[in-house]
Amino acid sequence: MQTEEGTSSLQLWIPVILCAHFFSFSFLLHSWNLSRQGNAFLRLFSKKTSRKPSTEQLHQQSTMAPAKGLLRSRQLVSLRWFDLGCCYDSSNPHKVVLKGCYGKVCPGDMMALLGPSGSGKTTLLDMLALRKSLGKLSGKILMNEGPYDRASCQRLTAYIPQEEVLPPVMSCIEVMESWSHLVLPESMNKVERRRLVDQVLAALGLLPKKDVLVGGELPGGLVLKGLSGGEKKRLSVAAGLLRQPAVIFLDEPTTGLDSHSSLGIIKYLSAMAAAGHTIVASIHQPRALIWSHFSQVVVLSQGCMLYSGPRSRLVPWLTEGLGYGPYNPIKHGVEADWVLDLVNIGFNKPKRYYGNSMHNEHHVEEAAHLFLSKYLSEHGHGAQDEAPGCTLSCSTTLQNSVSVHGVSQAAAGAVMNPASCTPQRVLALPGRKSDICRMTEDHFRLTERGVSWWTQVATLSRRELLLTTRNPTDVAGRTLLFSWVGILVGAVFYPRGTALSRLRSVGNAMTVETIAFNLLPYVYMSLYTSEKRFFIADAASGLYKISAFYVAKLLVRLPFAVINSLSMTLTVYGMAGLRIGGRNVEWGPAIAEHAVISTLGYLVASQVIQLSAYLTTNQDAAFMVAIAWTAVNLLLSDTILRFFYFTMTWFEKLKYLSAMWYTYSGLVRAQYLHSQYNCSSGLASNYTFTHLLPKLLPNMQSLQNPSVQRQLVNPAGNAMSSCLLDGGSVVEYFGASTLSSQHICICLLVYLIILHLASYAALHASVKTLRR
Ligand SMILES: Nc1ncnc2c1ncn2[C@@H]1O[C@H](COP(=O)(O)OP(=O)(O)OP(=O)(O)O)[C@@H](O)[C@H]1O
Repeated sequence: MQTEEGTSSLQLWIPVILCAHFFSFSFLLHSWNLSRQGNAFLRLFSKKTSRKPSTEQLHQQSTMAPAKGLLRSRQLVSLRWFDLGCCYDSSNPHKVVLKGCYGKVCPGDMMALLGPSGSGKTTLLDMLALRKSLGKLSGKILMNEGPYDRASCQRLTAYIPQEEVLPPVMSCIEVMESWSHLVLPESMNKVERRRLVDQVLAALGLLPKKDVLVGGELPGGLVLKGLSGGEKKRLSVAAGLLRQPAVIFLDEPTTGLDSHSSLGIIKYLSAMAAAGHTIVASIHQPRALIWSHFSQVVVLSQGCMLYSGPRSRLVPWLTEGLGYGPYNPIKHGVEADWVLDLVNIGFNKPKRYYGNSMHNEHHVEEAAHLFLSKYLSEHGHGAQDEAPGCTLSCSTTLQNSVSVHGVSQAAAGAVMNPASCTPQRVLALPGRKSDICRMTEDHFRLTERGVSWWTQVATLSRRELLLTTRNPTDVAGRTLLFSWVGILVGAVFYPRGTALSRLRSVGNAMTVETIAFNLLPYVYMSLYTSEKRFFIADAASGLYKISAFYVAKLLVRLPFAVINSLSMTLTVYGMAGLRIGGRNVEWGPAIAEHAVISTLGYLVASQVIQLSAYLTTNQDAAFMVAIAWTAVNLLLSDTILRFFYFTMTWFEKLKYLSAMWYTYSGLVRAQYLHSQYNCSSGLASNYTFTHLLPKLLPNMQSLQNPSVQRQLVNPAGNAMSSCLLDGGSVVEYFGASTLSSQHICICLLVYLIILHLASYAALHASVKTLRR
């Protein structure tokens, strides 16, 4: 045991601050370059993205024609649905948003879901894609006249949502390559993979923009320049199409796009349909050329199905079959516009312009009834047995409902009409088996099985690294913040006086450090809530396993979290003049103990923020949960409020729940244990420990004696050769745990593991309870 004298001469904080700033500024420069000259910078850092598009690719881009051999569907999939319904019984009266909806779509078909806003298009699309979890659902869906479950849906279909969720700091090509590693077979070589990516990008007119960042608002509020809204939409479609699944669901793929881009997407989808894919898209006011690419149409209004069948028979049915109209192409424009006006009962329709039109719910329901009778008479009696029509209330529809998920084979057989969907047009396509994307059947089998967990982790780690390092408010901003807080705390507690006189101020420095480590992770909240948004979007597409996502995040984020923590803790350690280790401490130098314990404490606090974001549905709620934890932790940490002030003594037992108490105890033990302080020149009057002595020596009445008190104030003057204060008493005074440092570390580690397990479970639950 050695006596602590004077202040720490360890000027460790200078290199720590310099390194933290160098580290932060290099990442800041990185991000600044990206936002300023995105393309050039990306080319500097990525050989892969430096290739210029070939003349052939640019030609493809200009015509937006899909490349030959790219689109051939390897599996032909038809869907048939019976009496689909959706009702929200949370409101009163119950809200029926879809009822009595029938239809079929075959390989080679391109089906448009048409209807006024709120008519139920997205609801129907979500139900067909088995993504709907909200509301009471009823009806049946068959895939290739057999069962249709979530597994086959994920394997054989892709869903491209209306709102794109793309990482703002990645370039087009990086987004596509990242997707390609998640959805294409692992055995596919780099050249093939790249060719496919380029072809899809070219077909959607994005090849010249491939090195441009997606852009948009970063978590934390910074806005990065990047693709336009329409280009983002096209990129989202391109990513969804990369796997070339048998069935593609698109929610308003052309909304927000200029007419050329819309046509480009529709042409591409049309070519996919011609190659055997099944396309279902909800669509708003398509122009004539776009409308002409659809072969099948479902018309919805007020949740009722007014038509489901070939596009060519839509207008004849509405005019000749129901007596609406007449339809005049010169006066009314595209068929789709006229149909939308006809079925929309939300506005005044002058007869001289619209002729006979629908004006109220009764008209809509009557039209739905008439169409359903016709549909059922044409499509077999199996379906008719199930037909409730369009006038039933929510509750009666649901009484006899069959879940759309997990239709049994027997149930399928009962309603099946084998003659209803023969994809002859596609089966007749030449070379179907031999030239599918120039890949082998094995490749397809692999694609449909999905890539391995390790590949998912590797791909997601790469993506996470880009997201983390390119966001200026992330790695760079946060390291600077931690360093500056460290400098501030260090400056406030910068050593003055002897080690003895600073016992209290060093203790305060550690209290402030512990509290700062519990508050600083709040700056990560926006990151966690935004990453959850991305994750939910990907999870809805079944892109990867939750565990792969979690492990990738952990692998990438952990080193940066440790750097943040060290940049602060070592700065405080050096500037506040904490003890230099290497003496008879419990294990390792004191500085190592301090760094490990404070970092563990910080990781626990960060994990609580992450857990709060995963547990809750929005950022405000996440803040509330996290703040509640911090407040309780602080209260039980015996730092700001000392337990000996409490009247309810049992309260002290709760300190074992406080991660902050373990951290603070660990720091105090590392600082004071196994050290002695020279008090021969007196126990400092301003930070006196004389009140400790009666406690330490309870039987010594003489300690109350005034001369003894004097002696304590100036022991050397009373001819005592030496006066030593044991660090153990100081540890006791600060109320630190009696657990050893190793045990404190184990407690914090267990705490951290429990929080990780809870975060993983919360993420899992958020996917399971995905409300759509
Ligand atoms: N969770 C919900 N609770 C109650 N009603 C809902 C819920 N979700 C959707 N709706 C209602 O369901 C109806 C159909 O919505 P849906 O999104 O399917 O319409 P849409 O035809 O796709 O509309 P748009 O073209 O505007 O996207 C709307 O009236 C909507 O308000």
